[in-house]
Amino acid sequence: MSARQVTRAKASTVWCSAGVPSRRVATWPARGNATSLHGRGNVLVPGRHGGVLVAKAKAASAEGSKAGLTSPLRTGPPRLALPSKGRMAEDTLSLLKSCQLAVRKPNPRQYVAEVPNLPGLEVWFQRASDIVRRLNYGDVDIGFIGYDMFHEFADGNDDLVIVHDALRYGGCHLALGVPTKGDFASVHSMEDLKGMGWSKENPLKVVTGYHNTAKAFFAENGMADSVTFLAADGALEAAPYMGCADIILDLVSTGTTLRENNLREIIGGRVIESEGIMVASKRALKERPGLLEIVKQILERLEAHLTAEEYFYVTTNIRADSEAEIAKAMLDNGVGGLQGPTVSRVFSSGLRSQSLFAASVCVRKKNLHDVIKTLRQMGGTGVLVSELTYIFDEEPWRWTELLKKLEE
Ligand SMILES: Nc1ncnc2c1ncn2[C@@H]1O[C@H](COP(=O)(O)OP(=O)(O)OP(=O)(O)O)[C@@H](O)[C@H]1O
Ligand SMILES: O=P(O)(O)OC[C@H]1O[C@H](OP(=O)(O)OP(=O)(O)O)[C@H](O)[C@@H]1O
Ligand SMILES: [Mg+2]
Repeated sequence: MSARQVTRAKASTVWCSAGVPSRRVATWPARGNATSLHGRGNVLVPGRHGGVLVAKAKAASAEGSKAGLTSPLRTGPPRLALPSKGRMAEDTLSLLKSCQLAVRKPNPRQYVAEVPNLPGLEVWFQRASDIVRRLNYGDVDIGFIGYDMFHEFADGNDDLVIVHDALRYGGCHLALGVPTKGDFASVHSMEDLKGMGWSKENPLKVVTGYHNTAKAFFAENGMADSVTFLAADGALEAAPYMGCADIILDLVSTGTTLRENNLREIIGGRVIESEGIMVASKRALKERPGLLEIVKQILERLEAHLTAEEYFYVTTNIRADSEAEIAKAMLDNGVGGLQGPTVSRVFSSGLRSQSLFAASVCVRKKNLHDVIKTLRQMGGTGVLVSELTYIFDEEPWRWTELLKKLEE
């Protein structure tokens, strides 16, 4: 058995085998949704192959959504929430560090911290799903989360605005995972899945931590009344072969966990694309003293760093009669950089009929080799390639967009 095979469910999920009597087994879900057992937040549903899943139901709504809008604005300093653990935690901290916004945490078990370069800002570490809750409740003003969490828990909260939608980490997608064997062996698309004849009386059982997203997706696919959603917090890939669910809806990045558990994606079964995003409360941005300026600083640094990551700075020496001749040749060959090449005289010794110039230009990383080829064809020698740390634009377009959204 390989490392990615799911061998255990998380502590908050209890898997019961078929037929285990339980007095809490009261209701078969009458509708397409997971049914909560009163006061416990548990769901319990017979699986396709007779298994029974009892799981702690996740809050499946934009919980607390707009709560922050109806209550008075929290007093005190601006607050930023960051993921406290897991893959997003480390990547968020390393992104901030690359932007000269290193977080200082007095000790690893403490959940409050600070960013010395952003005085006055409180940093709170929270679980990814709780960051959205804290934003919804107005307990924090800004947060870094995966788009998947925003889509699931904040959809419908008009107060939240995505300040940056592409932080280039935490890349994954939410997709259906369907067994490669048994009844589903020939299911390769949503059409095949629908064609299996699911109905209100015989619903497709989907286990997921993304109930709102799942509900909307199946409704769009005309399956609103022929699907039942089951809840679980982790190791979802185990459910179909345990007999607790027919298929899963979960995050995929490399696809290894699906594969190792004999599941596959199907055509039309990709629900959303996700990556790290920065979210803020519009109301706090408008009303909390100092917050807008802090967000501008964070955004400027993020943009400067993320833009710089896409480029190399390339310098080459070229002989020509004038700067203008080189600039024209470069522009004619599509090597224009951000605003056009910089060409300057090199004061070298030696007598030559033509002068030596240094031409510098920012080049998209993916175009580097084509540009080097072009520069060589133009007579370029000694091509130097450097990494860039920041590219500060006049004013990031995302900042202008944010200001517009605040006026809406
Ligand atoms: N396999 C993955 N690849 C890339 N990003 C992922 C993956 N799984 C989750 N993510 C991103 O990380 C975020 C946090 O995931 P999750 O809540 O599962 O935490 P975790 O880091 O896995 O820790 P844990 O599940 O133990 O709480 C998700 O909302 C998603 O944006
Ligand atoms: O496509 P892959 O690269 O295999 O990644 C997908 C897996 O990653 C996440 O699980 P995670 O590792 O967060 O474990 P969890 O279920 O305990 O949250 C997700 O829930 C999948 O199970
Ligand atoms: Mg996880």
